[in-house]
Amino acid sequence: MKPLPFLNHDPQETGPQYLENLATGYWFSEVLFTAVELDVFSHLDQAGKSVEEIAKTLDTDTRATERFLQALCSLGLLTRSGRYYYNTKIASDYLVKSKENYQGRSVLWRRYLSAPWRDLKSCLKAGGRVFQPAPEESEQLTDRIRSYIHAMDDIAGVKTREMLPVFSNLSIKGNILDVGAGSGAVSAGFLERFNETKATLVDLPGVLEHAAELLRHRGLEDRVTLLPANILEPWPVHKGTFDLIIISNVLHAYSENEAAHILAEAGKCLKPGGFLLIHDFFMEHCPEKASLFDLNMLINTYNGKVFTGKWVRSRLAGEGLFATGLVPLGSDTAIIVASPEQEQLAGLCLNPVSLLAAKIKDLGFGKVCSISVDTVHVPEWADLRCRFGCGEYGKPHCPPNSPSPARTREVLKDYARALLLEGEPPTGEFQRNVLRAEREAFKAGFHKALAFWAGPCSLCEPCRATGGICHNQRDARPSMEGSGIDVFETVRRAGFSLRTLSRRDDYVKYFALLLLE
Ligand SMILES: C[S@@+](CC[C@H](N)C(=O)[O-])C[C@H]1O[C@@H](n2cnc3c(N)ncnc32)[C@H](O)[C@@H]1O
Repeated sequence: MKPLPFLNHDPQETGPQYLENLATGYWFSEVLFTAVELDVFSHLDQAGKSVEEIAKTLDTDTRATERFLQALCSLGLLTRSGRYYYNTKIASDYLVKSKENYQGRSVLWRRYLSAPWRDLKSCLKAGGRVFQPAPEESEQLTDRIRSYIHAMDDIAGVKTREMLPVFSNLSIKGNILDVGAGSGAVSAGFLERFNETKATLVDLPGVLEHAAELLRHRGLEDRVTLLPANILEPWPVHKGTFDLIIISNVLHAYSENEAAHILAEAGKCLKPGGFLLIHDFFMEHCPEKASLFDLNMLINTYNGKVFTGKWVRSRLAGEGLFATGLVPLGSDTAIIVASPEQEQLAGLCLNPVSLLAAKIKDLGFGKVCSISVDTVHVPEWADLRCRFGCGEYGKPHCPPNSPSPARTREVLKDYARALLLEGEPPTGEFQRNVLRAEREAFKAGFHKALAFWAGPCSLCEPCRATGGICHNQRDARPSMEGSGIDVFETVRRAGFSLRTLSRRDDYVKYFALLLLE
């Protein structure tokens, strides 16, 4: 997932404008919250409306409303044609109440959680949550739980559609255990996909009432058992009897010890060939969002935190389970799937390129992006910049000893997919990391893996080549630019940014291309 434009803290691009954008980030949220609260988008779904019609429907001031609609247009949620305003696709798909993927309740839940953020400084001093919800009448409490569960339902429905393809080669049968099931939307997705399954949903009693209502609505009530229980205590279910255990967006509410207890109980409840599916925020995936979500837990829970995938995997190993690496979803969360039997994991449908990209990012690259090889631009002029303008010309892995533009173009025809890796100096360290990435790719089964890095080879300092012959042929690689690739144009096409340097202290970025398959 690409970072949001206003989260661009690329040192080549930013300055005080970045700080201004961070400082006004809440403007974006407030416009969205208000539009969802007023239900602007449902009113506009059937037909476009003029500002006068909208203001009349919303019972708002016409001139103020016009300014508000203008802001919604600038955020890409509305569009205007003449006098009329219309929903854009994203608003129509996700912010109209009658639509299957409606996200408005989760948007408003985010607003509910925003007030305690003002306590962040106090939380830092206290080392944890300071917000104490006002005492509630039982009706208010029921309404709040209902809003929470409906918000979880909005999110989980979308996330489940991202998770299910991982299981698409399997025919799961038998018993599902959904731990901290919330609305039951994740189980519902699996029940609908795998006909020969039944699910036990474990959650707190007040929550399960609402889950029951939603599951009835989906026609799944006969395949579901609701089990009120506290998952921090021993689980009141038979050990070794579940084919699939789901722990979705639950671990982040707890401390290490509590999360370890939950994972240990799950391990005991799995059948020998069963699967444990963990879905959550993880620090390695979308780190900006994960670390802010972690603060959200500091502020809004007693001891919740976002874990690293590494920690979760090490706990699973401690329970005798084999686990996949972190499998990033297309959005801000990721999954880990575990099983007592390693062979079972081979049946999962994991996208090998995104798994590899996650692993390579862990080696220390700033960004790793999967690209189509068509994105790589090889013009005629690029290697002339090496011939005329670089003191390293003639080194063993620089022009004319590196692939010519024509050869590079031919080689690229053998590939369809590559990874673009962004890093920084020192050059030798970057290049060694690129080699590690190439080795990871080879180990992951990409037998054609071949890297082009940045700059003249700096592996051996000083270079040990004699008579123009390199004695480290095993590790030395050509650079992108030395092989005729226009690095600037290629990385721009891939959605990255790269500027020419104008001052000695400008921030330097390096890019490498790792051809995969
Ligand atoms: C963020 S929601 C996630 C719900 C659902 N798994 C999903 O992905 O949409 C966390 C759920 O865990 C439940 N939960 C948290 N702590 C629990 C506990 N100690 N015992 C039982 N349920 C718990 C909450 O009530 C809530 O429904």
